[in-house]
Amino acid sequence: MSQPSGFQMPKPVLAIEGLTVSFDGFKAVDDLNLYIDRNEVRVVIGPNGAGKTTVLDLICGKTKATAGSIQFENRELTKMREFDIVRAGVGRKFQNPSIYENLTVFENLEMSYPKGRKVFGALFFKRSAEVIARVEQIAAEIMLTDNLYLQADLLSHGQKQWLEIGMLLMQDPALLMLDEPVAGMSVNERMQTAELLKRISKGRSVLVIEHDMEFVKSIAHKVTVLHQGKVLAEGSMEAVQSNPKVIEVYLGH
Ligand SMILES: Nc1ncnc2c1ncn2[C@@H]1O[C@H](COP(=O)(O)OP(=O)(O)OP(=O)(O)O)[C@@H](O)[C@H]1O
Repeated sequence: MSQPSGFQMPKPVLAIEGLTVSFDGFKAVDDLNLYIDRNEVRVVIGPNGAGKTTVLDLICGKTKATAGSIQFENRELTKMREFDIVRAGVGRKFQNPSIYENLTVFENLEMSYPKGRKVFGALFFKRSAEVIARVEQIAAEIMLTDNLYLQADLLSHGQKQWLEIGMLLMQDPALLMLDEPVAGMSVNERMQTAELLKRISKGRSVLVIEHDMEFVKSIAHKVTVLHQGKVLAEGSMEAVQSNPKVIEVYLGH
């Protein structure tokens, strides 16, 4: 059915088209198309070596594409440097948290505020009401309000992961990418992380790589299955789980 005149589909926040990267002739990502909307939690799954991490590396500029385009809010990321991609609003969390263990939760968050204190700028830094309010707001979001003045090395593994998510949130990214965010977490922490990701997807896009199917089920609006650098299947968790091709290459193992 055609749309009424004047109706426009909302543009995806992230539009990846024909994305390809070759490492010595081996295509780790091969003519990939991927579209992610605002308010969406998308999970990318697939067997080891499918190209999942490489896709995140391409989006954040760590790896340069051989061909194709990555449009993020109308900007072409394949032509930008890593630092500028962060400034454009793309945040990425790696598997191991990179927090300052000897600083408090408050200081870690404060450090990540775009206009906040920098490691070597402490001497001239005046804590503004704006920074404090933002730190408190993010601490509540990541469930660390009661731990604000605790040194970060005393947090549990799960809390350290949340702190790093909070540090990314301080910069208010429009796209947040997370690589296996619940690895090593307790069941309880996994459930809380699922709620956290649902909360933070409001107003932004969240792209997650994950192997834990129970967790995927609890967060994904849509699942993309990668295999040999290409999209093997895409859709709801139910559709993907019952897809014979997906069972053959991934879920059946
Ligand atoms: N810099 C690189 N140089 C050469 N080959 C690479 C490079 N980065 C990735 N690859 C290869 O590309 C393929 C895809 O790797 P990638 O890490 O993206 O897979 P993945 O789906 O994230 O796997 P896993 O689930 O094991 O993390 C693998 O065969 C990997 O060896």
